[in-house]
Amino acid sequence: MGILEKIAEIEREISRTQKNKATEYHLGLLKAKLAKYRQQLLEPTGKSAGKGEGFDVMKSGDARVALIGFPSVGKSTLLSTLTSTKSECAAYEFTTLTCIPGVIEYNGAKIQLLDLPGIIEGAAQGKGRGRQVIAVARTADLVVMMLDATKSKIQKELLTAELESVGIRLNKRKPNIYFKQKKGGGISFNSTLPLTKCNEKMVQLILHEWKIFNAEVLFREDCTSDEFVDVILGSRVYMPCLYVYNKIDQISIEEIDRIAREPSSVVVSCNMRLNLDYLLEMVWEYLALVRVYTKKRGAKPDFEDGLILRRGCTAEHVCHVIHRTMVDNFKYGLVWGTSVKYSPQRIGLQHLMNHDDVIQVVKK
Ligand SMILES: Nc1nc2c(ncn2[C@@H]2O[C@H](COP(=O)(O)OP(=O)(O)OP(=O)(O)O)[C@@H](O)[C@H]2O)c(=O)[nH]1
Ligand SMILES: [K+]
Ligand SMILES: [Mg+2]
Repeated sequence: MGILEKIAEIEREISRTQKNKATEYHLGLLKAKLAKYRQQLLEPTGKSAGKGEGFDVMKSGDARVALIGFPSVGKSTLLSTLTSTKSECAAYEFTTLTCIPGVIEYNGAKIQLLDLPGIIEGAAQGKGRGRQVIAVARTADLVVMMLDATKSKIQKELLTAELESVGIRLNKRKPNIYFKQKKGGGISFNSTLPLTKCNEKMVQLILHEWKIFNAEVLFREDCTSDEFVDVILGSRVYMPCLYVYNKIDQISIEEIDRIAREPSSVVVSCNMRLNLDYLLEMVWEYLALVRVYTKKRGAKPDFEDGLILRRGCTAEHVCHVIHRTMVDNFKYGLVWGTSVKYSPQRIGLQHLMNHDDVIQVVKK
């Protein structure tokens, strides 16, 4: 039996099995098996590794955003509106057949926006160009899932399931579980808090499924067995995602209002250019980018050329971007902006920088 049939069979069995206390272990194991086969499907070994069938688009700029959605939701219209690149838009499905990069300039940053072919249910199993699209999504810093506001809610769930099945986790944190394979000693299982969704027996069963008989497992969070499987596999990608509902020119104000209140959602109309400024603000926010200006002693800050960094960056990170010897020569910094109480304030290398701060480095 091929992997695809095995997957289909397990999926059938899962849907046949009632969810209750008695079937808990059986279901957990089935899902672990499913994850194992899907993993094999994603990482074919040997010659069948499908070389050169991906979309080879060079990464460029400060961050990469991938546009994922069903056909004809308006992905290409968005790219053509926000960037100077034109990607063909049309009323028929699968207008876009390859990966088309454009550049958004925002807050002095260059954000690469990738227009991609529409994906359909079963994409992860290789339907349409699904596998290639998903491969590109894995390389992005942010997924913009574009949805048609006039269509049913189920599109979002279907797409999320497609991405989940290939190991992409949207707007989720990595499970806080310590896992280490050992040479001997059996399986040692511990948790730092009472567990309500998973237990030692489940963990044992799952590990046996992977033929792991010696390991240390420590749950630091009340995780599910699915999350534990994610940790064993290790190849999961945790990515921020914005749900962008397009074509709001076609629905009622009440509907728009309802959708706009959903978490991580933005409502737009690409054709009518509605709410695109807010979309850019949210993209910036979700990419967690920060712009920092530098200033030389006695001179005005260089507002023409900000440095683009990630949220949580320190003065040390800024120094690294300016010059590789800067950190060694760093005596202290002077910072103007929202990260300090007084402007300017003397700061050290570990100082956390905020968006639009100005920094002057005083050398030894
Ligand atoms: N009413 C309305 N139609 C829109 C809007 N944005 C795009 N469209 C229309 O939707 C259709 C599909 O747009 P595309 O940009 O080609 O969609 P796509 O997602 O790139 O489609 P594929 O490349 O085929 O996957 C076109 O007829 C657009 O004119 C919008 O804001 N409102
Ligand atoms: K289209
Ligand atoms: Mg398109």
